[in-house]
Formats: sequence, C-alpha cells, structure tokens
Amino acid sequence: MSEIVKTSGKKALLIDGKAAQAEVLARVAAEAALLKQKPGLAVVLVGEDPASQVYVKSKGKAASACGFLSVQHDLPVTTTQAELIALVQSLNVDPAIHGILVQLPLPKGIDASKVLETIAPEKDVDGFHPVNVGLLATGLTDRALVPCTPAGAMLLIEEAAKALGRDISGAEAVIVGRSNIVGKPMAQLLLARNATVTVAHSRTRDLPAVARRADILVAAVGRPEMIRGDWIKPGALVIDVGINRIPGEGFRPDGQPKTRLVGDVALQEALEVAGAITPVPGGVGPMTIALLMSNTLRAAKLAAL
Ligand SMILES: NC(=O)C1=CN([C@@H]2O[C@H](COP(=O)(O)OP(=O)(O)OC[C@H]3O[C@@H](n4cnc5c(N)ncnc54)[C@H](OP(=O)(O)O)[C@@H]3O)[C@@H](O)[C@H]2O)C=CC1
Ligand SMILES: Nc1nc(=O)c2c([nH]1)NC[C@@H]1CN(c3ccc(C(=O)N[C@@H](CCC(=O)O)C(=O)O)cc3)C=[N+]21
Repeated sequence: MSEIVKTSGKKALLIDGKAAQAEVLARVAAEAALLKQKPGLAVVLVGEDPASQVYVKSKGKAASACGFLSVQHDLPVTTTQAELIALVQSLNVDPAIHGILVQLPLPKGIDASKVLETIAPEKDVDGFHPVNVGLLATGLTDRALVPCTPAGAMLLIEEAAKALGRDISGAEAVIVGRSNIVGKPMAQLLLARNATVTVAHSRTRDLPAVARRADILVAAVGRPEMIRGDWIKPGALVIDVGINRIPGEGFRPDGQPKTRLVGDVALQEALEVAGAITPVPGGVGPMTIALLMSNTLRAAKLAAL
C-alpha cells in the first residue's frame, strides 16, 4: 500500500486518497466476483441538489466498476416522507438489494432520522441506523456497518501512521466537528484504536490551542480553510474531511463563475508544518465512495450466510 503516501516537495507527506480508493475497489471487485449473487446497491436521491447528483453519479460508477448491481431511484423534491419510507420498505425486502443509501440532505419537511431508522440495519451501508451506531459505540465492529467517511479516513490514518513510523495507540487525536455522520463515529474509531480522543466543536474555547495538541488532527467542520498552519503541531498527521465549494477565478464556458473545491484546512500552509496531510480534492472524498462499496460487499456476504 506504499504508493498511497507520497512526497509533496514540502515538509508534509501527501496521502493520496485516489490511489487508496483504487486499491480498495480492486479488492472489493475481486471478492465480489467470487460470490454466487452479485452485491446490489440502491441509491435514493430526492430532489435536484447538484452536489448530491455528482456524488450519486460517482457512487453508481464505482458500483459498476466493482461488478455490483447498481440501482438509482430519483424522486422529485415534492416527495412526501411517507412515499420515501414506502420506497425504503420495498428495498428492505428486495432480495437483489444488499445496501440502501438515502442521499443526505433531504428536502425540508422530511425527517431524515425517521427515514434512516426505516432502513433495515443489515442493509444500512451508510452505518447511520441507531443499531449500527450502537454496535460501533459498544465495540462490536465485527457486526456493525461503520459510516463510510470516518472508516475511509481511518484507513488513510493507518497508512500515514505506518509511513511516518508512528503509533495510533496512545496518540493525541483531536477531531473538530461532532456530527453523527463524521465527527462522532470518527471519535469511536480512534478510541477503538487506543488514541486519546478530544472532540471539539463550535463551543470549544481556544480551538487553535486545542488543535495544536493533536498528533492526529481530523477536520470535519464545513468551514473553508478554517484550520491554519499555526493551528497544527509540527509533524502532525492531518486528515481534512471538509468539502467546500468556493468562488474560483474566471468563468466557465456557459458563463457561470468558476468554483473550486477546498477543505477545512488551509492546505498550502499545512504542507509546511504537518507530517502528512490528505488533500482536498483527492483525499477522504474518494475513500468515502470506496468504503461504501466495501460495506455493500460486506452486507451481501452477511446476507449469504
Ligand atoms: N469527504 C467526504 O466524503 C465527506 C465530507 N463531508 C464534509 O465534511 C464537513 C463536515 O460535515 P458534517 O460533519 O456533515 O457537518 P455538520 O455541519 O453536520 O457538522 C459540523 C461540525 O463542525 C462544528 N463547527 C462548525 N463551525 C465551527 C467553528 N467555527 N468552530 C468549531 N467547530 C465548528 C459544528 O459544531 P456544533 O455541533 O457545535 O454546531 C459541528 O459539530 C463538511 O465540509 C462536509 O461537506 C461530509 C461528509 C462526507
Ligand atoms: N447518505 C449519505 N451518505 C454519504 O456518504 C453522503 C451523503 N449522504 N451526503 C453528502 C456527503 C458527502 N459525500 C461525499 C462523497 C464523495 C466525495 C468525493 O468523492 N469528493 C471528491 C471530489 C468530488 C467533486 O469534484 O465534487 C474528492 O474529494 O476528491 C465527497 C463527498 C458523501 N456524503
């Protein structure tokens, strides 16, 4: 797995999420080919959010590349909660489908937690169902489906720790962000690996000082380039989960202003200080897709038992 960690020409090593994604997808495809029934993934998209459409498309592409059955359900923005729940229930009992993903965010008026709780826990490839949340929190990870983004981030942390010759066990880990989909499960995974975990958030006092304690710093805030170079302990391993679209320079051929993707970490500053860092784009994002395929494969294998 050594091609994943690369030199950057600056102090920090760059962790290549695309290369890591390719390795995971190759392993998933090889294992899927051995199954009697191909794994089936259903992705449900409600409304027309352009960012969601991009993600859903790359999920479908990866599923096909792994030899999965890939089904997409596009529902209008006017869909009611009852209609969405009815679709989920029909997917729960569909023997061709092993994984169900309802793309977030959902339109106003739909209670996301009600919908997510309807997904059969054994088909919950996002790992958002309370049963899977509970299994992860109690350390029963052999049975849990673990959320894709933190699980993918954890694989990148392991690769980088190996390359830097560091132990995760005993390390000071600081996670900025406490959402149910990233921050909290990330904390559980690092705790399970015996890191000393701090979870920071919008009420944290003196966030730069808290961040500077971290041997492993995970940014999952949703604030473009909020984490500056001087918030980073020299040599730290920095995982940037943030995906923020900000105005770029110039215009696209259709006359719309260009946008560019940045993380929650100021990458150029961080490259001068950190020991290793995941870039945005090309870091955690591609791993989220890879772990979704890995979870779908797992769900299919468990269903075949
Ligand atoms: N790479 C990938 O595959 C994925 C990327 N993302 C990206 O990761 C980022 C986080 O996503 P998500 O967890 O869903 O976001 P949420 O908005 O649900 O959570 C953001 C967290 O950051 C905290 N926060 C917000 N502002 C500040 C601040 N100024 N100082 C300190 N903490 C702050 C919030 O604190 P509080 O709880 O106090 O409000 C909250 O806990 C986003 O950029 C998102 O696009 C998300 C999912 C997948
Ligand atoms: N039920 C559900 N599950 C999710 O896992 C989920 C979701 N809803 N809603 C939205 C977030 C966000 N998310 C990303 C996935 C891939 C990239 C990704 O591949 N990013 C590329 C860039 C893509 C681009 O150019 O826009 C990269 O970082 O290199 C990013 C973000 C999954 N999410």
